[in-house]
Amino acid sequence: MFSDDLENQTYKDEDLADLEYLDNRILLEELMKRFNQHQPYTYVGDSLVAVNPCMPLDIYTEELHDKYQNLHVRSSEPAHIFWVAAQVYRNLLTTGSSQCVVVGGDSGAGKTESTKYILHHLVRNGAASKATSSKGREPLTPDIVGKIEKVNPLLELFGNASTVLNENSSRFGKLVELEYDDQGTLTTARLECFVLEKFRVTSRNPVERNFHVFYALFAGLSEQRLTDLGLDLPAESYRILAPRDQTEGAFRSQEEEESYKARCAQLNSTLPDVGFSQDEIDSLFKCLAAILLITNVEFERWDPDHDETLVLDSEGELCLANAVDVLGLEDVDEFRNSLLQVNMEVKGERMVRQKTLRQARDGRDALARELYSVLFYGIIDKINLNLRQGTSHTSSSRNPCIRLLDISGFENVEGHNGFEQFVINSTNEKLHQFFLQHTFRKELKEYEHEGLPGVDVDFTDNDDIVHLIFSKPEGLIPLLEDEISTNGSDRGWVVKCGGRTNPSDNFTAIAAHTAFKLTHYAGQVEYTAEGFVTKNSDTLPHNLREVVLRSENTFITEYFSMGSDAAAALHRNGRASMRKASMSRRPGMPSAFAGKDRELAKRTGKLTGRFTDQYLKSLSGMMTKLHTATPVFVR
Ligand SMILES: Nc1ncnc2c1ncn2[C@@H]1O[C@H](COP(=O)(O)OP(=O)(O)OP(=O)(O)O)[C@@H](O)[C@H]1O
Repeated sequence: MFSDDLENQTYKDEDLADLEYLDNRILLEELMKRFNQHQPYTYVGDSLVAVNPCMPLDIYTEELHDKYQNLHVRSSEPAHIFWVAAQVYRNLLTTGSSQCVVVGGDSGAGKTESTKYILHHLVRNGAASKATSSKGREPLTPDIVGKIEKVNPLLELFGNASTVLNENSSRFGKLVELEYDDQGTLTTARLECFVLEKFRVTSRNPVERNFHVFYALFAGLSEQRLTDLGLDLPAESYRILAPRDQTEGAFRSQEEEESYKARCAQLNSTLPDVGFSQDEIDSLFKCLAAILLITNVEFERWDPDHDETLVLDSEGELCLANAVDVLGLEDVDEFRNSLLQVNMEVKGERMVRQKTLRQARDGRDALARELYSVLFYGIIDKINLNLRQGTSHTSSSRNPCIRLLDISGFENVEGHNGFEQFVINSTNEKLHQFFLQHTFRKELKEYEHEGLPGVDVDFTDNDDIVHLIFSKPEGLIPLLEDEISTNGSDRGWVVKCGGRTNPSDNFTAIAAHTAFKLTHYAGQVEYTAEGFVTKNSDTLPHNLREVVLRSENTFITEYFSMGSDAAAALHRNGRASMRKASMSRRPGMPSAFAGKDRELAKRTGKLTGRFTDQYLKSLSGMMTKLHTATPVFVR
């Protein structure tokens, strides 16, 4: 099975770059051989290739952490992810400049697991350094290490879901920033999260699941607690948790239910440890309940034969009443009206129009998505505040740091690639370009520098596809923004993409312009264009926002008023000003103050209502951070 090419070649130092000749086939054969020997790691030059071992391995012990931390000659031990972590930490100390580890690969490749091992090593080193630090050093918050380690399970509950490719797939991007002093002591940590796949809350590939936390709620909370939250029905009766086969329950097995029960218990014990007050914990559960209740509201015609006017069906009325209760609102009628009606101003006159069935459903689902996004980014913000507490860190302090990046992996799900996959895969293209620039181009430059121009380093760059997706004004994303601003359609956008003045072989319109193919670095993907325009311009109807703003729920008073885009940007910039503004609004005083918050968010450019706007900003912020650090790649 293994080729002669490889058998006739030898490599030392656990580094495939030592081979005289290396191509994809040889690489794959060697990785397979090592996988069968339970050796998931292989060096290729400065990068580490990590193959998912698909089984627990006993190679992550505390002793091995120490061994690799003290290892100075890489080749004297088997290739390991701990070497990468140890090396990055050493580089930070010796150079005094920021480092980053970029973990890339397809969905299910093991990126999140790799990131966890690296993080554990880095946090451990930072704490160990403290133990040996001399007197008078800046003190490390005693529990910062414990806090960081506790954050991951929390993030996975809210940001991960079971997909066809991975039972625990990250549906968001995550950048962890660890800041150290010049002695190598960890002084603070920060989390940034990007591009949460919020559409999963209300629609998903039928064989996939919603975010883990919803299942954990039903598996782990007592019946009484669920009733208090207005959740009287079994999990599978809530629309957003219903399995494809309606005869099945929400849990696939007893074992799965038990595992969710354990995760719920962990959630309950972790939240106070990472800084959540009891009021915030209650508010968080209430928001989750509200999402389940609101999305269970269904509409019907008042008189199917003669009247288009919509009303709520009887179960919908019950859910609405419970949602009003958990959100701490007072007026059921007002909430119902905001679901059924649109308030408009025509020539200075206020008018009320009945929504169509589609508009009513869209508004309801937009509200659920907005609530979930706000909750998610609010949680990250609270975690960051808590990580910073007691440290001397300020937003302007700039010690060198180590950044760890773990984003959703490349996806190609046959027959189900839509807007979400397009966003994930486009981000992966950018990261792949960054990887190529740093490895191959850097190598070519080094050859040139050494007076060896024209050395043959054969690689295929992905500049064309990156250009095709992002370039202004004719890239796929700018054209999509154009299409939205002219109230266009999914099909209209595909037609425009096909007619770009710079046609590209990487793009092919198919199925009468209702779908298209893109040739990515990782292979060709067929996308359905349905929903690209609506998902990108997903906005919450104003009157629904206004009604929900009357809630006294902590998460809503603190984050909802500024919108999920602003909440998402909150932990990246301008927290102080945003926070001040949102605190100036007393609960129960929504309109004027909400408007003020909104204005503030607008002025700071954070509230756009257009997904790609926020996406491009966060992507550019992420790339800037990567470019200002020395990268190491785990693939
Ligand atoms: N080093 C490892 N040891 C044991 N199991 C692993 C390891 N790496 C990955 N796995 C297994 O593979 C699963 C998928 O890994 P992981 O969630 O890290 O993938 P991912 O690349 O982050 O995927 P996605 O992009 O979908 O989030 C894990 O839940 C775990 O069961």
